[in-house]
Amino acid sequence: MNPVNLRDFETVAKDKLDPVLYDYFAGGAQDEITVRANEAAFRRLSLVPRILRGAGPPRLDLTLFGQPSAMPVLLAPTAFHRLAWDEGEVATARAARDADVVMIAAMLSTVTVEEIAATGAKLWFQLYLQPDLAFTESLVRRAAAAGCRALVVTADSPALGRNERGDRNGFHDLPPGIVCANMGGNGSVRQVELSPALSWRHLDWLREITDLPVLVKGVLHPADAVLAVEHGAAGVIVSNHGGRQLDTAPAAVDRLPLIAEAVRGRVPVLLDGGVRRGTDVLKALALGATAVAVGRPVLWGLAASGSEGVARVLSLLRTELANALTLCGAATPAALTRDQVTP
Ligand SMILES: Cc1cc2nc3c(=O)[nH]c(=O)nc-3n(C[C@H](O)[C@H](O)[C@H](O)COP(=O)(O)O)c2cc1C
Ligand SMILES: CCCCCCC(=O)C(=O)O
Repeated sequence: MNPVNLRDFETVAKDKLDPVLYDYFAGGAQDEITVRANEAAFRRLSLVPRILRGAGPPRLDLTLFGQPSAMPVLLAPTAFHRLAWDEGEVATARAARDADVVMIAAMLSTVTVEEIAATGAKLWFQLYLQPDLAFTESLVRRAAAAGCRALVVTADSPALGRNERGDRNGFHDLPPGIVCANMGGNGSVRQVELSPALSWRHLDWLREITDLPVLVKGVLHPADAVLAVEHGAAGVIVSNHGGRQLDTAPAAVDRLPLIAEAVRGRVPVLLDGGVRRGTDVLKALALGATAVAVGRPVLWGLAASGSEGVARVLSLLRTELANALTLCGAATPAALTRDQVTP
């Protein structure tokens, strides 16, 4: 099949991947209600075009924390890329570099952050704050030294969501030869600690030990968005972890207007979860997001054909986004208005 959209890439990837690994990537928590809700919520929203505005050709570029990006789309942090393609995150990063977009490198990458950075891609670094703060600090220093320009603290994971596909498949560990390359020791996933003891105090600590902008990922409640800003977050990412943590959590895009309103423009609001079309990107931008991030589609591109597949996923999304923007009568995402999205 010649994939012509992001959903086609899932079909291609599903054919290629070991079904256990496909389940790991595609799956979510428990009944996967939130996984489905993320995409369904975008489908329920309509875009209202404006006409005869003489908008001219679309411009998608923006600057985020001093980093120019060709479009308001980032690669969401996803773990374990070597499960999809032997070169792992290095292949993903090459495509991000060539598309001139930011890749949020996952702490649980299967090649080191230094190897990812050596591709020349624009990187941010995602952190699961480890209760061993000395270790966390060493990771932050490594990410900064490698050239990561922001930190993304995943705050929706005080424990791991209950993934029943993984339980059914008995998939609870990485296969031999694939490791959490940043973790030191034997690189086993079992040494990663998700801790319910983490609190805003840890965010304060993180801000003291680094000058990098810190974004909080996994915000669904407006009060938490306000707390994040009060604790010095440079941005918030509205996200339910692609439906992999708390099942029945609301769709990310449904929470976006509330959160954008609470943040009141003080910091950028990003969103991930269910973005599969250029029109989805536009809807999120019109509802107050500065940019969106995509998770699974990047993995499908990677599994389909490595760097080339990820490049194609990003290019399709860019083409769709430019087309949708023009059809909405806007030259830039900023020219879209809130009333152009309706339930
Ligand atoms: C296979 C997989 C692994 C993920 N690993 C991480 C991770 O290590 N850290 C993290 O913050 N989020 C992780 N996520 C969540 C993504 O960052 C993102 O929130 C989610 O994939 C967005 O939804 P989408 O897949 O519908 O685009 C992962 C998601 C998937 C599908
Ligand atoms: C105990 C470590 C689990 C990491 C899971 C990575 C992730 O965020 C995801 O699969 O989702």
